[in-house]
Amino acid sequence: MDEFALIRHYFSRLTDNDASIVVGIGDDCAQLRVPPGMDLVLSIDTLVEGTHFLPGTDPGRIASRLMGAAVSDLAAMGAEPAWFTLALTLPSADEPWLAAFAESLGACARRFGIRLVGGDTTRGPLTLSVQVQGLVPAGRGLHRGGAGVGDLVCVSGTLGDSRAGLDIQLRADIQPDPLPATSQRLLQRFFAPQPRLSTGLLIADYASSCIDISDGLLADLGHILRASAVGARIERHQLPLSEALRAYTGIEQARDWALSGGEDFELCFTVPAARWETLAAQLQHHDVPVSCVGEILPASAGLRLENDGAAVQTPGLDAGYNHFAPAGGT
Ligand SMILES: Nc1ncnc2c1ncn2[C@@H]1O[C@H](COP(=O)(O)OP(=O)(O)O)[C@@H](O)[C@H]1O
Ligand SMILES: Cc1ncc(C[n+]2csc(CCOP(=O)(O)OP(=O)(O)O)c2C)c(N)n1
Ligand SMILES: [Mg+2]
Repeated sequence: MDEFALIRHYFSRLTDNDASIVVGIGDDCAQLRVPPGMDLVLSIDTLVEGTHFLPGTDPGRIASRLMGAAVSDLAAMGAEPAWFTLALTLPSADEPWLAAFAESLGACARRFGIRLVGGDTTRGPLTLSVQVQGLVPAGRGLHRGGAGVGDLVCVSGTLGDSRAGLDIQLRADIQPDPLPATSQRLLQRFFAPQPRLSTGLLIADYASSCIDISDGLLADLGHILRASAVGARIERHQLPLSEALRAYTGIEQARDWALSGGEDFELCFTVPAARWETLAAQLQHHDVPVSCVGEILPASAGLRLENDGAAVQTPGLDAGYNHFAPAGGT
């Protein structure tokens, strides 16, 4: 199957026609209509075999990990998903692989309400990029730079599960067979991140800053602190942990993974204390749990990790996953 037949067969048909798509797949560019009164937000994410997933990973799982992570950046901006483009670098045109990948990609796209409008296909080591585009009311959106002293630090969902899902894969040879349901859930958390789109929209009128957690809570909160020129304290005991994570590993390891495991694709956001009560009332009817895990402090405090109010560590703003860390990534 040649390059253009591949695009036509697996990808052109994933997209449905929509009035906002003036020109979709098949021309030099996609041409898209941004509604009046809205701003376009966009972001790109790449997955590389060996860096983001192990060789031999199921193609459907690669697609859900790719889409979940990419759309999560839209959630973190309080944006509504609109369109995406897909860049594929494939070692070969493996049809069963492509069929499974495209089916899962299409299912995620429908679930997240985002339409494929173009891409690029090349031969080479397995690498996949998704560029997402979304809409926010003009001049609005959630940013990293607005946290103020006294704001609460909140997170959606539970943290650390995805790191456990990676651990299960890295130690595949010592896992019980069949894998317990709790471990299956942790693998799902790694392979099928759920972008917190509805949470992002709900908090958009309340939060002073927001980021999605890809490199780990400490690392990503560090980006908020730097952009906002503030510090923070995080309460280790308050970290939201799933039953599945606690069943898989000890509580202290679970907390370490919640702090710096990464790839949670949950939202970390700050809320001015005066707005919290109103937001908390709204969150009671929301289907994603939200936990308060700390407080914004003056910049001089740095990032403090506490256990029941006692400082246990000042991890620094650079803790977490880094592709070019001196030791080759933590
Ligand atoms: N090669 C690059 N060229 C320009 N901007 C980049 C590049 N790589 C990353 N960025 C920008 O740097 C910021 C941080 O990137 P990253 O940590 O990857 O964000 P995220 O965790 O949201 O994917 C983002 O605004 C991103 O757009
Ligand atoms: C085989 C394998 N080893 C290690 C990891 C862990 N890991 C890889 S990248 C990453 C951080 C998130 O990826 P990145 O490309 O930095 O996402 P972004 O911050 O751009 O959203 C983590 C924790 C993994 N997912 N798979
Ligand atoms: Mg990135």
